[in-house]
Amino acid sequence: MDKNMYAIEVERLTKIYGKGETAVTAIANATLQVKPGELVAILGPSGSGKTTLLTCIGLINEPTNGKVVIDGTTVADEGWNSGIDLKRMRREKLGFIFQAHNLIPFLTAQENVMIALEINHLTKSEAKGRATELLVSLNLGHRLNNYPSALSGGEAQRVAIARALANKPKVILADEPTAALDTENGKNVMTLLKKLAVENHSAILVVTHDHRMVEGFDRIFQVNDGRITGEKSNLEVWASHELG
Ligand SMILES: Nc1ncnc2c1ncn2[C@@H]1O[C@H](COP(=O)(O)OP(=O)(O)OP(=O)(O)O)[C@@H](O)[C@H]1O
Repeated sequence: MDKNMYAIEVERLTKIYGKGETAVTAIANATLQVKPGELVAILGPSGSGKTTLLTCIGLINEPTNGKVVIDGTTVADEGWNSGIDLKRMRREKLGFIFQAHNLIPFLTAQENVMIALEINHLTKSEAKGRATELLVSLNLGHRLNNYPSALSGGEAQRVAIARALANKPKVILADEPTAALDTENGKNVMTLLKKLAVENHSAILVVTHDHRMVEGFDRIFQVNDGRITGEKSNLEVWASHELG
């Protein structure tokens, strides 16, 4: 099998917080793969380990056991791979979308996107051009100079998405990107993520317990009690939620 066939490969990943009697196994033996261009959900109840899984894949939480491969590079194999520059991998390969309030409050919408580009060595004027182009494509051309406090929830979330995508990452990780939004704005965010997966050929992994959004995903992994208990179609998830 071509080792670059997947953008994300997770093999028997386990994360245990703490030691001894107080140890908590947040993720146990999780295996999943995401291909470029796929929009995939991790669905599960509160405390089931979704965020832990996402942050281990996002190189911000060291797995206790198991393997994580990003875009063909093994970043963790029984702990971090010591030969890898994790910071650089994060910056160059990954885009994170957290809740909208992760925007920097004293920077405008445009500056919030520019900063991600400048960190990756674009000049100020290159960064300004690309940030403007991205924000205009997200229907935020009229909000370039607004600070986060003057944006609606949906607008701020789109700025956070623009920032996450600025460097065209191979892998995009999103933690509850629609939870704080009304259904219409949530659906807009899903449409946008789908478009990006297809156009940028990015692999997008979204942690959610928002059943309203299931129809937008290509695949859904169900997590319960730290274990991936199955892969479901969006119809199955919708039916089990709506029909009990
Ligand atoms: N830093 C930590 N130290 C110790 N235990 C933790 C830590 N982070 C998470 N946990 C525990 O690990 C388990 C999984 O937590 P996690 O946040 O990954 O779940 P989640 O499914 O994302 O939950 P939620 O939907 O509520 O955000 C929980 O029992 C939690 O209490």
